[in-house]
Amino acid sequence: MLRDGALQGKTIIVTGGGTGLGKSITRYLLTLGANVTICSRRQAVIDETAQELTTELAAVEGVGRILAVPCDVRNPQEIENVLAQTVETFGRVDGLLNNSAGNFISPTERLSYKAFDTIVDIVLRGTYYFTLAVGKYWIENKISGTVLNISTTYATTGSGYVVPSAVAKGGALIMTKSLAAEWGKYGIRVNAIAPGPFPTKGAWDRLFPEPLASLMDDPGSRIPLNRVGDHGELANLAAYLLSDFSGYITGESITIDGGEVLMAGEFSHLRDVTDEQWDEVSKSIKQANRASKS
Ligand SMILES: CCCCCCCCC/C=C/C(=O)SCCNC(=O)CCNC(=O)[C@H](O)C(C)(C)COP(=O)(O)OP(=O)(O)OC[C@H]1O[C@@H](n2cnc3c(N)ncnc32)[C@H](O)[C@@H]1OP(=O)(O)O
Ligand SMILES: NC(=O)C1=CN([C@@H]2O[C@H](COP(=O)(O)OP(=O)(O)OC[C@H]3O[C@@H](n4cnc5c(N)ncnc54)[C@H](OP(=O)(O)O)[C@@H]3O)[C@@H](O)[C@H]2O)C=CC1
Repeated sequence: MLRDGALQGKTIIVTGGGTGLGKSITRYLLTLGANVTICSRRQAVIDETAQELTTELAAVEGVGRILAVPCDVRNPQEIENVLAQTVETFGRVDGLLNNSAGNFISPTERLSYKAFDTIVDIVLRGTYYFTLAVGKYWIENKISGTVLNISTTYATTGSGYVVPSAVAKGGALIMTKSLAAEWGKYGIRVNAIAPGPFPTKGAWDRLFPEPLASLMDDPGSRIPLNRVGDHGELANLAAYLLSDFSGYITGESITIDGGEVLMAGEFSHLRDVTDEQWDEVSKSIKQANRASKS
């Protein structure tokens, strides 16, 4: 979507950049010329992704460089190390994409205290730790940086069976708005993206496993646009929000879900009613109208 070189000279840290959506966004940021540091717990995974993307994009003119640094986002020292290594390698940091997450589907009453903590710690604590580290660095160095948090649509609606994730994503969303208000004076922008379903192994293994997958409808079938999301569509939006082209947008969460959340509308689920059935419905209502007038 953005023109070639749109992110030239920018350095962006992508948490969870070794897999899934983080990897797809990283690919696009590199293509647009940004240098990218990817980090997550599994060193072998981020190293392999860095190698793969370097080889895949070698022929792209103006492509950025990629650095892989292991990090558990629950650990402030490891976060500080990612920041230090990024500055040492690329000279500065301009953007932070908080994309790392943990999640699994479960009735809440089946969760141990530790299970609940694990999700909240990765998603909420990880997001505010990383944002705090990078925000302090930006304020100290007078850099107008940009934070982008990967949220979910249920951060605002809530959702059963993923309650720790909903609690944590909800907290991260209110941090997005709160910090946008507070750090605007430093030129720092803070935004979020709320994606609907975008197939990834990490999400599907934990949210759509068997036998649930056989019991549930295809995730695309309950979406007005009748399909799940494409990674490129999300990458476009992320690159825009991390770029200077979105310079006047802050504190915003942008939904990209093919209209899925709108299905909460009282009658939105009636899309399978046929024309013939609507004729019958219309006749029936008109008959009732006439009866009420007589
Ligand atoms: C419709 C289509 C989609 C559509 C999708 C639409 C929107 C989705 C929105 C959001 C999507 C996402 O976030 S998708 C992101 C998915 N990706 C990930 O989750 C990647 C990272 N995940 C992980 O590493 C693991 O899954 C996770 C458990 C979170 C963390 O691993 P750890 O090694 O740190 O933790 P563990 O020691 O294994 O587990 C910690 C505790 O959690 C418990 N635990 C682990 N799994 C459990 C389970 N299934 N049920 C109960 N409890 C469980 C363990 O027993 C432990 O508790 P004790 O027994 O008490 O010790
Ligand atoms: N796929 C979808 O439909 C949707 C996804 N999302 C969000 O998109 C983002 C990406 O998810 P997706 O790509 O689907 O799933 P993935 O499982 O592929 O991505 C999650 C990433 O987080 C990393 N991670 C997990 N725990 C930690 C930790 N403690 N420290 C550092 N990194 C960690 C994982 O790497 P490692 O294991 O190496 O640490 C992994 O790379 C998440 O924020 C998710 O909530 C939101 C809505 C819908």
